[in-house]
Amino acid sequence: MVSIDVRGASVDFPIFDAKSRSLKHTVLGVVGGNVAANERKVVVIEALRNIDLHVSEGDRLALVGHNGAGKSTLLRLLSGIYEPTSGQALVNGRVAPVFDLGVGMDPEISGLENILVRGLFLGMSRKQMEARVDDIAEFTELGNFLQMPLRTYSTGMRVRLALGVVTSIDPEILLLDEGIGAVDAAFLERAKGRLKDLVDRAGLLVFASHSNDLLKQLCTSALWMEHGTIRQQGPLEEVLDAYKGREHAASGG
Ligand SMILES: Nc1ncnc2c1ncn2[C@@H]1O[C@H](COP(=O)(O)OP(=O)(O)OP(=O)(O)O)[C@@H](O)[C@H]1O
Repeated sequence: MVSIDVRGASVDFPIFDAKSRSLKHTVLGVVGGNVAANERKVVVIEALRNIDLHVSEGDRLALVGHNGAGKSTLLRLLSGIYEPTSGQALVNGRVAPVFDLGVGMDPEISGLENILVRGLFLGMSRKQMEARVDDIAEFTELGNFLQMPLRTYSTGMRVRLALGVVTSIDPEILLLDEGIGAVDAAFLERAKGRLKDLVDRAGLLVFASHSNDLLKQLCTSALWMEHGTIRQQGPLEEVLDAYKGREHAASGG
């Protein structure tokens, strides 16, 4: 059974070149984490504070919240990129982190070779990727360009390639950051079916996004984050409504 268990986890980023003296005059901004000084008087950004979270097999959890609320930091904590400053994050299962579509791509090798490399990076075996390469190639519609080095591709062409690979994997735990929503609308429409199949195959999904449309298509529950803490957790619609109401009030609308 795949699962995620986060207990009292905090993540601080020490900022060694910030002046702690001037902090006395700092107030909590609307966006961002909390800025404080630790016991050694080093200024830190408290990106996550005392997070308790349990996610079980079958859960499709949306992460929502203002800019700098801590969504990406939480995803990076779950993927093992960040260690908690205190508390713990126990992750049981093979994690596929899909944060930046371009990560793990090599500009000097061909599109086809990149399909293989990116698949390995996401936890697939060479054999599995070789079996999928034709399907991915067809989806990208890149034709002969797949033989060309990646550096010759336009941004949109790179996104096609990356989305083709990402949607072909079999993840146990799928961690998605919103970048995936930031692609050309017509192609995203084509990719949505594949994205939905990918999420169906995954044992567990955590998806950080500002796009309610995408969240509604892929998630069933939600976690609303605010300044590094959990503001509300529950069924997707309920949390999105509460979050929307709050944003509306904050903008004076
Ligand atoms: N590498 C880093 N070094 C220092 N501070 C960081 C770093 N990464 C994130 N932060 C800070 O941690 C806080 C949480 O950032 P995070 O990227 O997790 O927010 P987010 O909810 O994903 O925001 P957004 O919706 O804008 O992407 C912010 O205050 C940010 O300034």
